[in-house]
Amino acid sequence: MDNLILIGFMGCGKTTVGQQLAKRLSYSFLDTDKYIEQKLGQTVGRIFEEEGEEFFRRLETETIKELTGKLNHTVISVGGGLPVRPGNAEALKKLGTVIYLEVSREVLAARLKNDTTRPLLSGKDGSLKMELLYDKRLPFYEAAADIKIVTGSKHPQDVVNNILEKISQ
Ligand SMILES: Nc1ncnc2c1ncn2[C@@H]1O[C@H](COP(=O)(O)OP(=O)(O)O)[C@@H](O)[C@H]1O
Ligand SMILES: O=C(O)C1=C[C@@H](OP(=O)(O)O)[C@@H](O)[C@H](O)C1
Ligand SMILES: [Mg+2]
Repeated sequence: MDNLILIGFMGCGKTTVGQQLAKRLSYSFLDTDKYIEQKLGQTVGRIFEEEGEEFFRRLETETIKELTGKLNHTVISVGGGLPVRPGNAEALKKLGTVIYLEVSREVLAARLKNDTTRPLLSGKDGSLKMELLYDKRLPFYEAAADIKIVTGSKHPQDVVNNILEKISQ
């Protein structure tokens, strides 16, 4: 199987680190947000706007089902909310080793303050929404993870090195 799955809060670096990790390992790379966007021909923002969050969550669950048993030597970066929905965390474990990229609220707030692509944080109360969601989700990430990487404000390549060290242990 040998798939690696990156989970964690929006902005923790799943997509950025995942791409670089895949390159280092000569693995394929798949991002569930991109997969869904390509399947529907619409951005995640547009899907939330037109169909609502619940519709997007169903697509995420469907995506894991579609991928199970089909991937090998692949780094999979998933959307930040995916491990929260009942059943998804268990399904991810069947897909490969689950790696949680932990990052503080402060680093995230700085990274995401001008972001316009994450519908759950849009609007004037973006930072408050982030704080509330962060606390709510933390236990789900902790429970879903096989491995936790404390990323702090490390450069993506250093996060990749940390992951490689941990999985070789
Ligand atoms: N380790 C890092 N250090 C600094 N900036 C980062 C790091 N990882 C990601 N970023 C930046 O933060 C933003 C969100 O990263 P992204 O990989 O899209 O996160 P995620 O997929 O977890 O939401 C991007 O602008 C990206 O360039
Ligand atoms: O945390 C979430 O609920 C979401 C995270 C996003 O992905 P990233 O974690 O890659 O930003 C994307 O799936 C969508 O905007 C919802
Ligand atoms: Mg991402």
